[in-house]
Order: sequence, then C-alpha cells, then structure tokens
Amino acid sequence: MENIAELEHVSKIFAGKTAVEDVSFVIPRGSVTAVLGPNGAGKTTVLSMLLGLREPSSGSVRIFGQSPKDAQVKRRIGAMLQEVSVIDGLNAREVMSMIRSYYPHPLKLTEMADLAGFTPEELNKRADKLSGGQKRRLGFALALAGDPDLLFFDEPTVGLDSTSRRTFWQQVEALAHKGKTILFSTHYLQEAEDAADRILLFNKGKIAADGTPDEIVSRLTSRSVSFIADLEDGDSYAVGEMIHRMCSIPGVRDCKEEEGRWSVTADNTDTVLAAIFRYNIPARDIRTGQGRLDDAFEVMLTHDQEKEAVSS
Ligand SMILES: Nc1ncnc2c1ncn2[C@@H]1O[C@H](COP(=O)(O)OP(=O)(O)OP(=O)(O)O)[C@@H](O)[C@H]1O
Repeated sequence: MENIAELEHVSKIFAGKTAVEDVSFVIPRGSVTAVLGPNGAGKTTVLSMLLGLREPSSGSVRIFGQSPKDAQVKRRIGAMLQEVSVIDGLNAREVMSMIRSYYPHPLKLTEMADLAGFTPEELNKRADKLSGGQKRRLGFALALAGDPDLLFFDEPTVGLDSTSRRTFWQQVEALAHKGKTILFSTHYLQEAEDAADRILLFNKGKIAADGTPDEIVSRLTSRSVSFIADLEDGDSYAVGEMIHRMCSIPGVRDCKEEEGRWSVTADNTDTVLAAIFRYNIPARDIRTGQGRLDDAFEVMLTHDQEKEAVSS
C-alpha cells in the first residue's frame, strides 16, 4: 500500500524543550488515523510538521514522497485547524468561493456547502458573525475546497452540537470510502474509537501506542468477568472458599464484590471462566467485558506517572 506520509526519527525542540522526540511512523493511503494524547503530548506539533508549518529540529517528514512545503504537495492537502480565521466583511459563501479559487481542481461550491451542512441562510451570513460551531463547519468546507487527497483535522468537533458532530463523522466516513487519507487529533476518545482504523497515542512527545482501537484497548486494559454468586444457606462458606481460590489463579489482577456481583479483572477472561466451572462456583448472569479506550488512556497515564514517581 502506498504511503501518503512518512516521518523518520523526527524531533522538535522549542527553546531547549523537547516537544517531539524521535518519532517515526507512516500513514498509508486511505487510512483514518486518530492522534490522541494528553495536553502537551506533542500532537499539534506533529500535525504542524506534517503540514509544513513547522520544521523538524531533526529527522525527515515526507508527504507524497516530497517535502510538505512543496507547492504541489500543499495543493493535495486540506486542513481544518483549531482556529478558523476569516476575512472581515465576507459572507460564508464568499469565503468558500475565494478559497476554492486557489485550487486547480476545486469542489463545486454547492458541494462544499452541502458537505459542511450549510443552509442558504448560513451561506449569506457574514463569516465573522457565524457561531463557533458554524465557524468549525466553515473550516471543514474550506479544508475540502481543493478536493484534497490528504485531510488533517485538529480537534474537529470541539464546539459542535451532537447533530453536527454526527454529520461530521458521517462525512469523514464517506470521504474515507472515496479513498481519502485522514488524520485527526481529538480529546474525545470515543470518537477515535468509532471513527479511526488506527490510533497513534502520544505521550510526552513520543508514541506511547500505535494500533487499531481494539488492539490498543486490549494491550492497555485488562478484561473482566462478572457474575452473581448464588450463596445458598449452608454453602456460602464453601462458595466463598471457591471464589477465593479462583481469585488467586495467575493472571487475575483484581477481584471484588459489590452488591452481590463479583467482578474479576484478569489478563485473560478464558482462564477465569474455566476456573468458575472448575471450582463449581454457582455463578449466574455471567458477563464478560473489556475496558474502553478511555480506560486504556487512563491506565497509560497512571502507569507513566507511577514510573515517574519511582524514578524521582
Ligand atoms: N511555539 C512553541 N514554543 C515553545 N514551546 C512550544 C511551542 N509549541 C508547543 N510547545 C510545547 O511543546 C509541547 C507539545 O505541545 P503541543 O501543542 O504539540 O501539544 P498537544 O499534544 O497538541 O497539546 P494540546 O492537547 O494541549 O493541544 C508542549 O510542552 C508545549 O508547551
């Protein structure tokens, strides 16, 4: 598969402070990648180097095999950044029309407006008078103006209401189906889990995890089994003993009871299920579950903080 973007050993140092450290990854054509990480993790710095807005301090960034600063490359990229700056006095339609005029093969204005969900009234509104959510949608329309092959969205849904958010992700899905390559940063982990086929998790300027949402969740979180134990009169001591033995099997990380439901967190749920049957635990309403991406993220950060606390 063709690589659209390639970063090799990229670092970025601002006034002696390392913002991005020795980062390497490739973005294949047609992929939808979410860039995640806590504040200050280096997400925006990486995106801005991919966009050619910042130079790496060391390492190389290639887009379509060329420098991101190359004019040919820029024409094939669309970006929606956090701030949409508009020229005072122009209405939304005029702004769209101006931006599309910069491109050799732009989308039709009606297409841009439709994709970003602009009504005729909104198109007539002065761009600087648009609401925050409408401005973000204008940013989306402008990112699509040149019918780009590669799209960057920096926290695209901040300030959007739930309907606009849903519409935005539907459009992203449609763009991905058309073979566009999409990279977006977000703090909404659920969006990354739902919309991306790959997650690049940044922490302290480095890639902390890289994989599909499922892979990242299963790498960083344990799975859990929960059940209700039927503690019949007379047997409760024996059942308690059995549960205790099950909780001591290798790979079990946590075993707790809350309002009659036992919850067992383990590296492998199969061994827990096997132990439930082996020890004849009278379990009913057995449920297995896996942590969500939010939990994975939490685990990674806690783990990092613990490591820091140990080394300091
Ligand atoms: N122009 C700059 N000058 C100095 N330091 C900078 C500059 N831009 C970013 N940094 C620093 O680089 C680090 C990474 O910042 P960056 O904006 O890339 O993080 P981020 O992951 O995008 O964070 P957020 O989620 O808050 O947007 C931070 O410590 C930040 O303070």
